Amino acid sequence: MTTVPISNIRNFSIVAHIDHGKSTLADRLIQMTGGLTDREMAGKEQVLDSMDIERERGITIKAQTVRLAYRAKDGKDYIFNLMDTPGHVDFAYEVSRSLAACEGSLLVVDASQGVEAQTLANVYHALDAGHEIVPVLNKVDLPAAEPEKVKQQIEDVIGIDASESVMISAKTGLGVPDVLEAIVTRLPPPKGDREATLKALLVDSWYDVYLGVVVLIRVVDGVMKKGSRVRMMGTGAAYDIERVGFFTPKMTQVDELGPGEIGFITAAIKEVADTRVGDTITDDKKPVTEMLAGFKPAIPVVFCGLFPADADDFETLRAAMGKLRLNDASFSYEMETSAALGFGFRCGFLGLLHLEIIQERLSREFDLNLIATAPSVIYKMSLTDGQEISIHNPVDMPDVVKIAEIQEPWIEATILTPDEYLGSVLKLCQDRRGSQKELTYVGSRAMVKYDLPLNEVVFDFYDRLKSVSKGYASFDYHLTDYKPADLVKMQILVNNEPVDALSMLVHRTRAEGRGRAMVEKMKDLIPPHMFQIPIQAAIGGKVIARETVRALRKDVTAKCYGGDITRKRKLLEKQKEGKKKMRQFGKVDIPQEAFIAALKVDS
Ligand SMILES: Nc1nc2c(ncn2[C@@H]2O[C@H](COP(=O)(O)OP(=O)(O)OP(=O)(O)O)[C@@H](O)[C@H]2O)c(=O)[nH]1
Repeated sequence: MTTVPISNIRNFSIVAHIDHGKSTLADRLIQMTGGLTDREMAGKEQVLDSMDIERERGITIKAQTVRLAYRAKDGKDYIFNLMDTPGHVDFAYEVSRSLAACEGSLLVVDASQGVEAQTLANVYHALDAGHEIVPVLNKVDLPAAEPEKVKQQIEDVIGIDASESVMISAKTGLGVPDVLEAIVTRLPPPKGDREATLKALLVDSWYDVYLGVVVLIRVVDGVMKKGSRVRMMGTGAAYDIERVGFFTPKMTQVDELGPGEIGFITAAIKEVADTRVGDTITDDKKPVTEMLAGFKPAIPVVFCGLFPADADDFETLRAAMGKLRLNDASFSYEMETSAALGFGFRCGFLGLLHLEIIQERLSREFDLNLIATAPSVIYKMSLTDGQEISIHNPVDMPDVVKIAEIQEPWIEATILTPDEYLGSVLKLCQDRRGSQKELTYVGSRAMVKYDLPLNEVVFDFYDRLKSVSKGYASFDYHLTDYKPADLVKMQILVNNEPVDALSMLVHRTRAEGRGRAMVEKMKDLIPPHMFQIPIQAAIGGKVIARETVRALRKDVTAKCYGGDITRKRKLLEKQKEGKKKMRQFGKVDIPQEAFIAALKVDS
């Protein structure tokens, strides 16, 4: 690949709401600049989404970068570095990280859908990063496309000039050449000094089975050379650079990367955890004095316990978690024991989607059957003895008499919905203790801002929102602050024994409803035993809801009249099989589904 002067480099991201066509456009750009042959593209839907789950769910998780070579209409050769960014709210920190390495963004908006919650969130991130923005209206091939209306929306809501939006169909390829030209003519080149000391931004890092830890960098000043010795300023560690290169998306090695360039390096770095995203990489012998502005670290906000359904799988689970963590530093876990569920892990996630993805990968890639406990957020507690503590596991909650005050995290949510579902959306927010801040209109869609307790959102808010709006509402949120809350610890007692895995902190006013729903669900799912089993929801010593599983003697062989012994044995075997999926708790067997179902109730 040719080298070009810095004025012919363009570094950009594509920002969009989920499903507006970011990955499809990225693939088109790769294809049209010859990054991959048609044969390589075929059968490879969405080259940038590298993980299976990303592909299946159609969402981009890990930011990836490709270098494209483009000869523009002015006859000059350009290098494009395209950074793909995740579209989901849980991964907002990865978006801002990628944006810091670029000078411009293509803002992709589905011309049949218009501006959505994450269109706004992401474009604001891009504006914050000082980006030049080129609006691109996608899916103009659809009969429902209304590009003129959407242009107006972009101007009204985002406040940027949309008169020269590029109209495209990423699917058919229509208009995509205009996007390539717009990148050249409307986005600025990077700035940097080749003669200065090396200064590079550590954008991302991941583990590769063949290469070990791969570090994605953006060179700001100086030159990153193969064989040189560099220092990571944040961690203080020094390394000899083994490989330098970029992805086209195929890996291509070069001797050096100059200012303005984006690419990867490898060195004898053992673990992803040894690298700090946002760190400044410099010359080990003559380091620069000032570090680059880093990024906000990704902090887990949602926690839950994950336990193997079969206790024998604990070691497999431990190994699997270690593997996932190699490539996902934002996922954290520590060992936990539960009286009901045995050995497992308490895990931290960036959000609910992140939780679902990890859970799914564990079951799919590692063939693990898991039980997840109720998701929880981080609560701050002031104790009567003056101590301040943070807890994210209801099991750790101190005795109520020792607690002076509990505070819970709040978010500001932005929801866009077609008018006809507005009533249901407002009701949902209101039911979740929300307080409305703003209600405006974006074209024919209503945009509401709500303050909501995160605790109410982690349960099933997103699912509910999708269901009350038939999938049309979009949602984005960010954490705002902590506020005092009247929270209580609710326990579920089975046969008079508390089941720790089902404990949760709930708002006092919502405890009874949730408790009732949980015991009702459990009653239907716990099979009758030879004795009667009370199932209760309780706060402290006070029972707030109760159901009873009737006693029954379940003799599966009764029908066999003592005749055929092999048949009898078969039935007993079958019953034993069924038992394996149960958790013995005291004298009671609780089936796995009961745990899952109990936590899924919506009150
Ligand atoms: N009709 C039509 N469909 C398109 C067009 N571009 C993309 N799509 C379809 O829209 C869906 C979403 O496209 P993606 O490229 O996966 O969307 P994305 O924005 O990358 O989504 P995330 O990776 O989840 O952020 C896919 O089914 C595409 O085939 C287009 O121009 N016209």
